[in-house]
Amino acid sequence: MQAVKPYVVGLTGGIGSGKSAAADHFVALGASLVDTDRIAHALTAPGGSAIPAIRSIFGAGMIAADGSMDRTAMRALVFERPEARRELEAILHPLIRASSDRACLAAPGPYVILAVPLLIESGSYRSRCSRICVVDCPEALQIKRVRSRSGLDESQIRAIMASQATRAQRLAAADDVIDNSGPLAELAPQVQRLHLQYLAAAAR
Ligand SMILES: CC(C)(COP(=O)(O)OP(=O)(O)OC[C@H]1O[C@@H](n2cnc3c(N)ncnc32)[C@H](O)[C@@H]1O)[C@@H](O)C(=O)NCCC(=O)NCCS
Ligand SMILES: Nc1ncnc2c1ncn2[C@@H]1O[C@H](COP(=O)(O)OP(=O)(O)OP(=O)(O)O)[C@@H](O)[C@H]1O
Repeated sequence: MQAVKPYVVGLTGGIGSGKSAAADHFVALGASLVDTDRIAHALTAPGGSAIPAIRSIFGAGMIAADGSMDRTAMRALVFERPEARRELEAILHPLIRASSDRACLAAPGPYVILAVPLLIESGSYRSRCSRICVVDCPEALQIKRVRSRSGLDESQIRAIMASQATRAQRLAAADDVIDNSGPLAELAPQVQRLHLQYLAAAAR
């Protein structure tokens, strides 16, 4: 028997825009979450299925003592050298897509939030989504929030942002926008309103 195609909402936004914070609210309301950042982390954890290819392409120097990908070294490499980023993406993206497709089909909730940082950049995710929801805030706030979360400096954060779609490109592709330029408390009512809209659309 063929699985019923789920109603999938692609949730995206630039680094530090608040995707995880928004996704947490959707999950609290009963949506299923498929998070491609989490899938990417699992693929590159000790014993992860991307590790042999990463070792073969990038060398043992990119593998940490516990057998995981050395994230700090890889981050420094790929956001400095676009061709290295494309090599890493060529290993990871097909695996992430296959895993996220399976997870969407198996998701138990009334609809699926598919959180993908690179949704606008990658045509293949856009075509899988019934709707695109963008979490938006000014770039200066993205930098401030990532700095206080991770300790990355401003130039590192800017290098990551430069490899992503611009704020204007994301907003142009959005069906729905969550404005995360205010305090965290302002996320919940926006998510609640969209949740009702997605429940109704999924039931049609
Ligand atoms: C470069 C890596 C090692 C940095 O690891 P780190 O722990 O610092 O970041 P993490 O994986 O938690 O991602 C944090 C954020 O970085 C940004 N980011 C990650 N990968 C990319 C990329 N290829 N291009 C642009 N931005 C990216 C996203 O905003 C993401 O939400 C890691 O992000 C990675 O393996 N990236 C390749 C896989 C990928 O493209 N993931 C995005 C999910 S589809
Ligand atoms: N409205 C807000 N006010 C203050 N801090 C916030 C707000 N929204 C998110 N944050 C904080 O900013 C940081 C980034 O938010 P979050 O992790 O949700 O973003 P993200 O888009 O998932 O990031 P990434 O792209 O790195 O995965 C977190 O520490 C989060 O707690």
